[in-house]
Amino acid sequence: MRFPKDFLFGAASASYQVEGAWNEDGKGVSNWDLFSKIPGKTFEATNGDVAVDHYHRYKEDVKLMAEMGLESYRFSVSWARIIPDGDGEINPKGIEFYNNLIDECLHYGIVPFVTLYHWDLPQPLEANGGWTNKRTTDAFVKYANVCFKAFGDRVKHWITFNETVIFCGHGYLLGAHPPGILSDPKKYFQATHNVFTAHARAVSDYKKMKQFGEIGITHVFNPAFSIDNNAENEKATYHANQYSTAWYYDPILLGTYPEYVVKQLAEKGWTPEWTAEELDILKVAAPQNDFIGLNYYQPQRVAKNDVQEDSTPKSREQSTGAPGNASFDGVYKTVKMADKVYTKWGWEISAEGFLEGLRMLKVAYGDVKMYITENGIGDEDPIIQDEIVDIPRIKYIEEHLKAVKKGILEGINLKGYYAWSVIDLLSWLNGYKKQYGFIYVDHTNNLARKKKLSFHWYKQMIATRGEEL
Ligand SMILES: C[C@@]1(C(=O)O)OC[C@H]2O[C@@H](O)[C@H](O)[C@@H](O)[C@H]2O1
Repeated sequence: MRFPKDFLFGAASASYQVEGAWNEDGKGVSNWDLFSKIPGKTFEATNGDVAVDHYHRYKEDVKLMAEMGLESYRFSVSWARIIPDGDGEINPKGIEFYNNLIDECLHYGIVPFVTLYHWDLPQPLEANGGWTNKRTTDAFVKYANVCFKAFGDRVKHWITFNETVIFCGHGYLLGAHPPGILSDPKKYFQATHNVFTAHARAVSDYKKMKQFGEIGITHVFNPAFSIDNNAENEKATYHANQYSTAWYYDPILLGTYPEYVVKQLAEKGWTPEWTAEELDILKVAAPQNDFIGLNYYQPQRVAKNDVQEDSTPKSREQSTGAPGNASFDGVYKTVKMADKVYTKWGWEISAEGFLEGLRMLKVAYGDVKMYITENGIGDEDPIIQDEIVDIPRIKYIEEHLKAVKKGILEGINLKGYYAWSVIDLLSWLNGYKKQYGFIYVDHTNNLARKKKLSFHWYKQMIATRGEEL
């Protein structure tokens, strides 16, 4: 079977991780421009000042995407390029850059799929409480409207936020992302609520504009499975799915928060400051969402956390997504299992877990349209006789696309797949060592681009619409 003709084969990037030009053409300072320069926060003190210079080389990069036959390019807009101080004047040079990038994609018939927020917040807003401050919510809605008006004649696919659980969790619980706060659940839950209301207001504003595109949000998708059928571990797994999936997907798709979590937040004094008007906005916007974006890399294998150890990470490494940590509330822990397969960075490889999780989402949220907005393997790609022979990436994507195909055959409403990432780029906490791209970037040779083995494989796969999978 070939993938349906309206299924989009794409690949993704994010502004801070690819663009560079951190202080050019009127761009404001973002939280990551500062945070990445705090000693110890990033791998080998890497940062996005230059990244892979997509800002200056986007024409070359989009040409390579076209050569690959890429049908859609998911990229994010740097808020601080559009409104340098976050909620003040518009920067025309910022508008110009993204107009050029969008036009370059359309020149080759590549569908632009635009993320408004992929973690880089204008620093003045971060300095003023970031996502715990409702001023940021208002500022985001203004910024989103600026983008809809500037690009909405050509951009018909919008994602408001990328992985809220990561920038809020790492920002307010693990201290591994800006603003670097450790173990503050009250702030963490407040920040997530302010993001969800920002999303809901932007969705409603977008619909009122009648630009007749589609809008949604992208969440991490890492379904929790118990390590065995022990009742305590099953209970811990339910808890994990409530806090890492239901808390994120319910307010967006159902318009209400999961009762299980709301009750516990009240008991612990972590309930966000929310108003009836805000809760109503979530309800009104829920049916207006056109899709949900899923970033899947791995499931989580869960057991009851038997030791009330301090779950705050001692180092950066403990915030890079590998199993083996206790949850922030100490209730459960993720476990590495002997019979599973892991990447060099300790992430489980499980296409089975992916399909099992998709089935769970269909049961919980019905026929909602889904895009896989990120999926890929972070690896140190072998170079053999000057060729980048990234066979593990081919194998990983092949297995996961097979799972997507099976999901479609079972009636799961999957409409696109975006590999992470189109090109090797900066990994927030892993520098340039952890490669994800189809295109290699040579940091020893002026960031020269080179097609990997997977570039040719993905090209062939798209051309045949996955018939051989
Ligand atoms: C932590 C890490 C990684 O570097 O491995 O996970 C996979 C991927 O997720 C994306 O949302 C991030 O923007 C991107 O940088 C990657 O980040």
